[in-house]
Order: sequence, then C-alpha cells, then structure tokens
Amino acid sequence: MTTPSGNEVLFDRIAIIGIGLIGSSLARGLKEKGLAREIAIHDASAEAMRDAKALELGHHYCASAGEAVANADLVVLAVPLGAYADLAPMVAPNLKQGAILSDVGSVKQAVIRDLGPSLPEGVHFIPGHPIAGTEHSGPKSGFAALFHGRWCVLTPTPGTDEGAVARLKALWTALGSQVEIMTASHHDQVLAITSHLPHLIAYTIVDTATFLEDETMQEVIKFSASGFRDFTRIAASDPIMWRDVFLNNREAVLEMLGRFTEDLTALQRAIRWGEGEKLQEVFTRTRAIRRGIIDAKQA
Ligand SMILES: NC(=O)c1ccc[n+]([C@@H]2O[C@H](COP(=O)([O-])OP(=O)(O)OC[C@H]3O[C@@H](n4cnc5c(N)ncnc54)[C@H](O)[C@@H]3O)[C@@H](O)[C@H]2O)c1
Ligand SMILES: O=C(O)C(=O)C[C@]1(C(=O)O)C=C[C@@H](O)C=C1
Repeated sequence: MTTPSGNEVLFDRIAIIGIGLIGSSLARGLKEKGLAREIAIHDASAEAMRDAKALELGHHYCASAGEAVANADLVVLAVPLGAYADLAPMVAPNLKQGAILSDVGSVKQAVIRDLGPSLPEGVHFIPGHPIAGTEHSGPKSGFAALFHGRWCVLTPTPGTDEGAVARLKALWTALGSQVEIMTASHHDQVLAITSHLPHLIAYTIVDTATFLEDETMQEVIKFSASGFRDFTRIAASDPIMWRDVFLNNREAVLEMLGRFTEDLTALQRAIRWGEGEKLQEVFTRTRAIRRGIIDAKQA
C-alpha cells in the first residue's frame, strides 16, 4: 500500500525504545514518509515521554519496553549502549515471531554481545548504525532530515534472513540514507578512527583549555572563532552516550589511540627539531584527504 507521500507502508507496527535525538528523528522520518501504520514509543524518562507525546511523535506511548515491542514487526533500540543489557530481558521475551530487532548504537560488537544470547528463535536480529548525529540530545532536538544523504551501516551476523535485511535496508533508504552492510568488527574499527577518536580528541582539547590560567581562559573564549569552536561543538556531545561508546569499543579505540599518539609524537619531534619539510609533507597529505571528501560529496 502507498501513502499520500507516495511511499510504501513498510511495517505495520514499529516500536522505538528511547526517544532522544536519534529515536525521535527516526519517528519523525517514519511519520513524514508514512512508512509505518503505527509507532509505539517507550522511554525510561518521564520527561522524554511527555515531550514525545506533546510533539506527537508516535501513536502509542507505552509504560514499559515489553508493552511497546509486543506485536511490533520492527523494534529499534535508540538508547545509550550501557542500557542494552538491562533492556534485553524486558524486550526479548515479548518479541513476536518474525519480528526484526535492530538498533542505532554507535558500536556494534557490544550490541551483539549484550542482546544476541537472550533472543528467541524466529526473531531477525540486524544491528544498525546511522552515521548521522549532532551534539544535541532528547526528543526536542530530533529532525526528519537527519538521515538524508548519510550512511547507515547494518551488521547482520552470518545466516541472517536476507529478506529481513532487505526490508530494513528499504526503510533506511526511504529515510534518505545509503545503506552499507559489513561485519560488526569491521564497523567498530572504522568508526574508532572516523568518529570515536575525533570525539576523544575534542573532549581532551576543550578540557585542557579549561584548566588554563583564568586570564588565558578569557582569551580562549574571546578568540574561539574557528578551529577551537569546532572542537567545542563536538565536545558538547552527550556525556552518557560517549562514556558508553568508549567503554564498549575499548579495544579498537585503544589501538587507534596508540597509532595516533605515535604520529603525534613524530610531529612533536618535527616541531622541536625544526623539520619544516616533514610538517609540510604531512599537512599537504591531509589537505588532499579533506579535498577528496568534499569532491566525493559533490560527485
Ligand atoms: N547522538 C548522535 O550523534 C548519535 C548518532 C548515531 C547513533 N547514536 C546512538 O544512538 C543511541 C541514542 O543516542 P541519542 O543521541 O539519541 O541519545 P539521547 O540521549 O538523545 O536519547 C537516548 C534516550 O534513551 C533513553 N533511555 C536511556 N536508558 C533507557 C532505558 N533503559 N530504557 C528506555 N529508554 C532509555 C533516555 O531517557 C533518552 O531519552 C546511542 O546508542 C548512540 O550511540 C547517536
Ligand atoms: O556530527 C556530529 O555531531 C557527530 O558527531 C555525529 C557522529 C559522528 O561522529 O559522525 C557521532 C556519533 C555517531 O555514532 C554517528 C555520527
């Protein structure tokens, strides 16, 4: 069946657990495109539930995760990674046969570890990760266009039903994303360098600046027009979400951090010994990478 927006209804009932930035953006996108007949929402925070209702993000506002997922064809967990293990016993026994269970968490191996063992036979488990976000949190900060033109990675384990993967892929495509399928461990390695390490560096720079002398601090604020300001945006990202990302992708982040530290030390040496050529060589290489990213976007 097609909707007035010309899209197909892809699922009868979608349950979203966690209606913050990502969950509410998903709900908005689903509603805007009419991709689900019913959206059931559960969030542990009374304030988030109040906001979700006021914003009319769904059709059913459920007091428990179990109630929300019962009868759902697709369940999407959109909570911090640290909440998955607690949610598993409430979600797993209430999933209907043939349902797809997915999520949007920023790390993927930990999700398989925390949810996989408790899932009943006949449920299709397809972890996912939209590579799209902002530094804001909560239901009020979401928007339907968040996923437009962005990647969404799916990490099904071997043997997952291909039809179920195709249905989930169709959903993310209808929301405006390009879908890529890869293993959870490859995802975690790639994201460690492209997303997790940059956040760690931003948190560190802003924290280091905070501990400067008072007078210097005033100057930091006054002159933070460009480079530093970009770091403060990233460093304003949700503390709980990012605590959980680092605790759940420990190995890959530590590996990338080790390489990064070595490269930083090499630059430190080049500065100390006045090796201008070395500095210029690195900066020329990185400038080409940035230009490559921009060209790829415009292509
Ligand atoms: N923020 C981003 O840029 C971004 C991008 C892609 C993926 N993600 C991932 O999406 C997930 C959600 O992030 P977000 O930015 O939407 O966070 P958010 O803080 O905006 O929303 C999370 C919501 O989960 C709720 N919650 C926490 N524990 C819960 C529980 N046990 N049961 C039910 N609800 C619970 C919170 O009350 C909150 O409303 C995280 O796993 C994160 O890694 C975030
Ligand atoms: O633009 C931002 O604010 C983001 O940090 C988004 C970002 C990223 O690193 O690209 C952050 C975490 C996610 O898991 C996915 C996307």
